[in-house]
Amino acid sequence: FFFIFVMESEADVFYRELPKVELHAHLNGSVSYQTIEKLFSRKPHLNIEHSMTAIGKGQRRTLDECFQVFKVIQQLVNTEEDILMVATDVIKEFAADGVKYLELRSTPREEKDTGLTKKSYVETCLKAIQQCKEEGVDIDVRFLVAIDRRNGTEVAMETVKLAEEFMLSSDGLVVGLDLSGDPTVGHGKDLLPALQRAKNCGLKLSLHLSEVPSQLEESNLLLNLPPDRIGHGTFLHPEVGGSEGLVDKVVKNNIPLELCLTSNVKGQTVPCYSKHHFNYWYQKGHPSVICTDDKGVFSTDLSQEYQLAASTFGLDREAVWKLSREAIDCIFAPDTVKQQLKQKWTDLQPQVFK
Ligand SMILES: CNc1ncnc2c1ncn2[C@@H]1O[C@H](COP(=O)(O)O)[C@@H](O)[C@H]1O
Ligand SMILES: [Zn+2]
Repeated sequence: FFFIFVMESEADVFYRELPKVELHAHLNGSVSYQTIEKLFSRKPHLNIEHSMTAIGKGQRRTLDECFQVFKVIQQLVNTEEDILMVATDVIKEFAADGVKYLELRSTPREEKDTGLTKKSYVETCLKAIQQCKEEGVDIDVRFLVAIDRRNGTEVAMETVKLAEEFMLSSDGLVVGLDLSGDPTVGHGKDLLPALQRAKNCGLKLSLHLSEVPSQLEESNLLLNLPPDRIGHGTFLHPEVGGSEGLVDKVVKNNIPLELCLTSNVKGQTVPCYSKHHFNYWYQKGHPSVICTDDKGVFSTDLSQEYQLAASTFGLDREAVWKLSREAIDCIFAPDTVKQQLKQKWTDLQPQVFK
């Protein structure tokens, strides 16, 4: 093994200045090299190295190995203080990368040793959002409560109840629910009652769907809800073992896809950038939003992901602009926020195309 620790390259100025919307970012997967350093110094006894918390340039892991990485990071982030720092840093890093609207998602955890509860976990994430707002960081941040599918039916239902409480009490910060976790563990059918309840109470649903092959039955069940957005959807279309039926459901319900190029290439569910399913959906004119998934773990940022999409699929600057602007229609915050963001894009356009 050899490892490169910092981000290997930086996107061109156009992509960095491009105003962007980030809709698929897992908090603990988004922790930067610099923040990991600070966590190390807080917990020297843990004996963890950078090579265990990020996947550098040219490296790949199996998806299974990626999930080991999350376990290591979660060991490093186990107090309210850690969560506050991590969330604050992640928000500021997205803002510095030109992200104007961010939906951050995270799985509430309890840690008996440190007194962390699922409720205080979410409260601390919201506190970070609030503090950044008070400091005037130029980014609108919302939160999705995540269900880790490996924890099963009961935990899923508890998580929905928690999300519901926060949706009602957080002044619009908690807008929805995410379903994520190792896609090879558990079955979506066991989570349907929880997801249905979430939908009925007004939480928006973003579900990881067909991230790995051979999940036609599960994807079909989950698409019947239907979700408000889809994470990855890598194996939905017929060319990769999905089906026309699944594609039809996605198209008829106009469900946007959150597409994460580097995540899929480094996690080896997609063989190379040029074979990424972005092309399939983009060619169809279907709403497709470029996202990072786990910018820390996969050593990337949203500017780089836009640049990669552009260079791989031959998008000119106008097409890239349209892509970032159309992402606004896919956010979970209300229409008034969409209008504000569109105005922001209009105001920034001359500067970006100077
Ligand atoms: C690579 N593709 C992926 N597929 C599925 N779930 C993923 C994921 N990347 C991240 N997560 C989910 O996000 C958690 C880490 O952030 P939080 O502790 O929630 O903030 C992981 O444990 C996993 O449940
Ligand atoms: Zn994800």
